[in-house]
Amino acid sequence: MLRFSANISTLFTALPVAERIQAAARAGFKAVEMQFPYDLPAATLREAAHKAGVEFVLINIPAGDFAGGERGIACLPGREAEFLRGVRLAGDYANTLGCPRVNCLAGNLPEGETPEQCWDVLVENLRLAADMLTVRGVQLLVEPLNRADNPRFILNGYPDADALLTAVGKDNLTLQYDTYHAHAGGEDVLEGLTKRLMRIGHIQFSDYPGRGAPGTGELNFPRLFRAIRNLPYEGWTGAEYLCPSPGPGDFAWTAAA
Ligand SMILES: O=C(O)C(=O)CO
Repeated sequence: MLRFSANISTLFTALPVAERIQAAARAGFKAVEMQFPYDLPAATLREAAHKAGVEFVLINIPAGDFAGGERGIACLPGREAEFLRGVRLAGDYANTLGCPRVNCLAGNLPEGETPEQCWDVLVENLRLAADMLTVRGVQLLVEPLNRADNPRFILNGYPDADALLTAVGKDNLTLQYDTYHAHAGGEDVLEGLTKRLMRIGHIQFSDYPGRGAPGTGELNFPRLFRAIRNLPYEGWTGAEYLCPSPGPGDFAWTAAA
């Protein structure tokens, strides 16, 4: 099934958040996602989504000092209590918003720590997070970022993410499949998505290179969208590309879907 959501952390960002939700609805989206909703009360966001007639389908767990370069704290020794506080906060927001899933950014390997130790911290943190979110009816996701953009991120490519899901061993932990990161990591996007489909909880897309709209790079989105439409996938497909002020013609790619 092919259902598009608008990531309002990358789309409509010239607007205040509540207006981004309205703008996404006017552009025809029935769902929105947001990387870090925590600057606004969850009730405010819920009211804005209800007024616009859209639903929240994905948010991230707090990821440390994101502006300062951190890409999650789930793998960081000594930050476990902070991580679990973030899981509780994300669970609270997800429940208030009626959002069915949250994504966890795994973190960058710190200088002076061994990958093995960070991996063990990540596995244990995700086991705890999966259990905490299961009782709330919220699905947990994880995604690798690509090495070129994020050279120290602990998950390099979807094979690492596959291994992580196996190590964590929780049915509530699924993959966030991002076309940009997958292609940047050298994966055939359609092949990678198809073979992992049963473990994918959410799809995000942007073109490569540049993380722009479909058609600005080298990915074949009409082929990809046709495939997602025909695959047994019940999730959402999130537009996570950089476009602060979309104009009327900027969503023409939905017609190619
Ligand atoms: O950087 C990305 O691709 C993300 O999805 C972060 O939320």
